[in-house]
Parts: sequence; C-alpha cells; structure tokens
Amino acid sequence: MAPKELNFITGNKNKLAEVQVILSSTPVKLQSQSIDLPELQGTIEEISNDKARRAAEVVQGPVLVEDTCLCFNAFDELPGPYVKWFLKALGVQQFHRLLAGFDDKSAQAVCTFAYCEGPGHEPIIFQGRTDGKIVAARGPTDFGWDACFEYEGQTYAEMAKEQKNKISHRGRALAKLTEWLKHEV
Ligand SMILES: O=c1[nH]c(=O)c2ncn([C@@H]3O[C@H](COP(=O)(O)OP(=O)(O)OP(=O)(O)O)[C@@H](O)[C@H]3O)c2[nH]1
Ligand SMILES: [Mg+2]
Repeated sequence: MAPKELNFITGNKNKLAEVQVILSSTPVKLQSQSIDLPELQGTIEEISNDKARRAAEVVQGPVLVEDTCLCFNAFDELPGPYVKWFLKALGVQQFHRLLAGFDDKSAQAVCTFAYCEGPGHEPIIFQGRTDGKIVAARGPTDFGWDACFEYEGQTYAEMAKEQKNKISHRGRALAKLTEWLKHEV
C-alpha cells in the first residue's frame, strides 16, 4: 500500500482517537485539524460531500472528513445526521426515551468518510453501517450515544475498544477507505 498522508478534519476528539487506533495498523500517516465546519441539511451523502468540499476550501489541500448518523427505524431514519443535537438536548441518560412510545427500538449507526483531493475535486465517500438497538444507557458515557447503542447484547460503551472497532460503523467505513488506499497510485 502506498503510504498516504491524510489530514482528518474533525472537532471530535473521540472520533479522532478511534480513527488513530484503527489506522495505526496501516501505513497511513494521519494528521488532523479541528475545524468546526457548517453542516448542510440533506442526505447523509450530501452532508459528507459538502463537508469535504468546505474543508478542502479552508485547508486548500487534500482532506478527510467524517459524518456519523444514528438512524432509528421507527423514525424513518431520523435523527440521522441530527443526532448530535438530540443528544445535546436530552443527555445520554434520557436519550433512549425518544423511542418510549415505539415497540421498534432498532437503529443503524452510519459512518460516512469523505476524502477530497483539494478545492474543485469531487469527494469520494466510504460508508460503514452497523445494525443495533437503542437501550437505556449502560457502560461509560464519555463518547456520545455509545452507551445507548446495543449490538448483539452489548452496548458499544460496554465493549473493549478493539471489539467495537471490529464491528462499528466507523471500523467498517475505515476498512473500505484503507482498501481503496491500497490501490491508490
Ligand atoms: O456514541 C457515539 N459513538 C460513536 O462512534 C460516534 N460517532 C459520532 N458520534 C456522535 O454522533 C454525533 C455525530 O455528529 P458529527 O458526525 O457531526 O460529529 P461531530 O460534530 O462531533 O464532529 P465533526 O463533525 O467535527 O467530525 C456527535 O454527537 C458525535 O459525538 C458518536 N457517538
Ligand atoms: Mg459535526
């Protein structure tokens, strides 16, 4: 695989930490810059593409961005990309009550990375999805909604990091990115 430098533009330290761990077993040299980018309202892919274009304009060079969505099947995929604001308003201990009136507690975590070569270039996206269930918070609450997202009986927060990274929306998206980098000249 050609060693590649990637400049990951994110304001989220937890995301950055997971990406660093996952990419540490690849030749990718990861840099990062914390720029809080405006986020479009639109489809998951439109938001990630727009975020990558904006970041490339600010940095004037190649960038990698990521947008994470949490889609409730009972809400026809909402809160989706707006999960951040629901979590901020409710807090992780009350978050699961969004689905109190619904039997269907199933949800899908979606991670979409967008790589953009630079201003004017079309971003390329790499997406990972993990199906789970929304539950009352269990485990450490230091990363977003990890404590409320249950996968095969364990919440993300209850899992060891390596275990989460193997099956998570982010781990699956990064596996596609590193596969692509192998063939990138
Ligand atoms: O429990 C979690 N496990 C995860 O694996 C995970 N990945 C993201 N998130 C949270 O979901 C929202 C996405 O919003 P988001 O993608 O716009 O992130 P962000 O604004 O924090 O950073 P960024 O946009 O600067 O990269 C934010 O509240 C993130 O904290 C996660 N929560
Ligand atoms: Mg964001």
